[in-house]
This record gives sequence, C-alpha cells and structure tokens, in this order.
Amino acid sequence: MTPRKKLEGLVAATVTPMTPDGQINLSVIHQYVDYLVSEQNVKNIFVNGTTGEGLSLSIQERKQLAEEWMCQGKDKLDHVIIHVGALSLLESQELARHAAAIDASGIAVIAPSFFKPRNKDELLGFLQKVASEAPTVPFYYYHIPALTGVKIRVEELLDGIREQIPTFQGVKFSDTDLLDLAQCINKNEREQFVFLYGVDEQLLSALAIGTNGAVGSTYNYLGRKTNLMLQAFAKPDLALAQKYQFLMGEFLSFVIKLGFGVAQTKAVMTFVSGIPMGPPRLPLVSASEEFIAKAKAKLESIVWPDGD
Ligand SMILES: CC(=O)N[C@H](C=O)[C@@H](O)[C@H](O)[C@H](O)CO
Ligand SMILES: CC(=O)C(=O)O
Repeated sequence: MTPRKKLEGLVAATVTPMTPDGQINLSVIHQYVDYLVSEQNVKNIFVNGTTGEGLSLSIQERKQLAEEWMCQGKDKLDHVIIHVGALSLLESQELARHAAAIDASGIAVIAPSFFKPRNKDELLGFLQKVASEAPTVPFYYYHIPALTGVKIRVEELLDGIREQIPTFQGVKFSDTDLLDLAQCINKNEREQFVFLYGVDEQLLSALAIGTNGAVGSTYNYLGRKTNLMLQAFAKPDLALAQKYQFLMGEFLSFVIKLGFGVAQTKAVMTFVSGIPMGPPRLPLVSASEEFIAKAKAKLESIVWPDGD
C-alpha cells in the first residue's frame, strides 16, 4: 500500500461476511469495498477487529480475510489496518508477519484479555514482541478496556513507547475516558502519533479535543453522514456538526436500548448496503426480525440536514 499518507478521517471497522452456514464469505468483499468507497466515501478499513469478530476466527480465516481485503482494496483504499491481536503471543506474531508480508498499511493489537497484563510494562512487553515481527509496518495499540478488562491508561502507556516500539504510530481509542484521550493529545506536541476515536456516538467531543480521525462500526453505513459532520466541524459550523452527532445518537441510543452489538451491526449493514453479511459466529447470535424491522424504520425516519 504505497504511498502511505498519514491515517486520518474515517476508518470503517469491517464486519466479516459469513455464509448462512457460518463460513467466512470472501466472495462479497469486492462488492463491500466498492460500497464503502462509492456510497460511504470511506477509504480506510480496520479488518478482523471487534466488529470483524477477529477473536472468534481461526488464524487461517484471519489470514484469508486479510489477503482478500488487501487484494480487493488495491488501488481503491488508502489504508488497510489489520488487527492481529490474539490471546496467544505466537499467534499474534504469526499474524503480524503475515500482515507485513501482504503489505498491510498498519497493524493493530488489542491487550490480551484472559491472562491480563497487570501494568504498563507487562502490556508493553506483549505489544513489543508482536510489533517487532513486522518492523516496517506502522503499529497501533487498540485500547478497548470495556471488552478486554485491561484498564491501563493510554497516557501512561505512551510514555517512552517509541524506544520500545519504533514502529508505534498511534492508538485506536475505544473508551469514553476523554480525559485520558486529551492528555495523550496534549503530550503529542510534535504530532508524531495519531489518535483514532472509537466510540462513534461521541466522536464530536473527541474531535473538539483534537483526535485525528475515527475507527468504528457505524462508518460502514453512516460514513457519508459522519464525513459531513467532520466537514461541518472543520468549517467550523458547530451547530451543523452537532445536528449530525445528535441524529446519529438518536439512531444509536434507539438500537442500544433494543440490544446492539456486532450481530446487529451485520444486520443493519445488510439492509442498508444490500450486501448479505450473514450471521455472526457463536457466542453471538443473529439479530431478530423484530430488531431489524425497528432499526430499519428508525433509520428511515431520520431527516438529515443534507436533505436525505
Ligand atoms: C464495542 C464496539 O464494538 N465499539 C466499536 C468500535 O470500537 C464502535 O464502533 C461501536 O460499535 C459504536 O460506537 C456503536 O456503539
Ligand atoms: C469498532 C472497531 O474499531 C472494531 O470493530 O474493532
């Protein structure tokens, strides 16, 4: 993936398409890439993460998916970040080497979450061993304490990180602790790192603090609207940016009350894009017909400022 521009703006955390019988479905990835680029104006993706059910896939499946996204994204996408985190250090290293071999534009690693690192040094030790397997690939730490249970503050982690991980490029920050994010950005004076926010419903607050962009599940189907929010914020037309954030929030708070997770994201993406994303893998179970009908009606009822 060359040339490599600095990562900014929106990154869609892709779902992993599956066949009705639960196998990964590589055949629709071509269509998925075209949809993101032409319908959502999103040219960066984050593969095999939370939304992609990365931790529920086999190593072989993760490699096949990474290859297919790279292949279909060639000349169409700007950045393909592959999540290579795993509970086993050896598997994570294997995935990092694989991502490097296929020329991914970045790798990301989540904190191991069964046996958990108890402090910054233990976490850094693990991350360093993975990053060093891909010595030319930009490395991102994926901070998602609500799912990993690893609550080490990012501000603390960043202190001196480049000495241990020379490829360290930034953080995918999926937490509501905006004080921690603000302190990270405040310390990043020379702007050598990027901070990508991962709680879509409050992205505008993170923009105000200075985040460089966002990685999220909703940019699969609300990428175009969120791009309009980013433009309004940059203008600056704060009232318009707020309007977009409020409307996205209206949809998300509605579906969150119904029970919203990766299975539901797959269902929403299926009805919005028309691409069959299939069921999730156990322990996740498919969204109900009732959820789908309600979510669809809600999304269609929203009147966006651009007239859609
Ligand atoms: C827990 C989770 O999946 N977080 C995603 C990314 O980090 C977000 O994109 C959310 O799906 C989104 O903010 C909706 O709550
Ligand atoms: C949302 C996100 O970034 C992920 O699915 O990993």
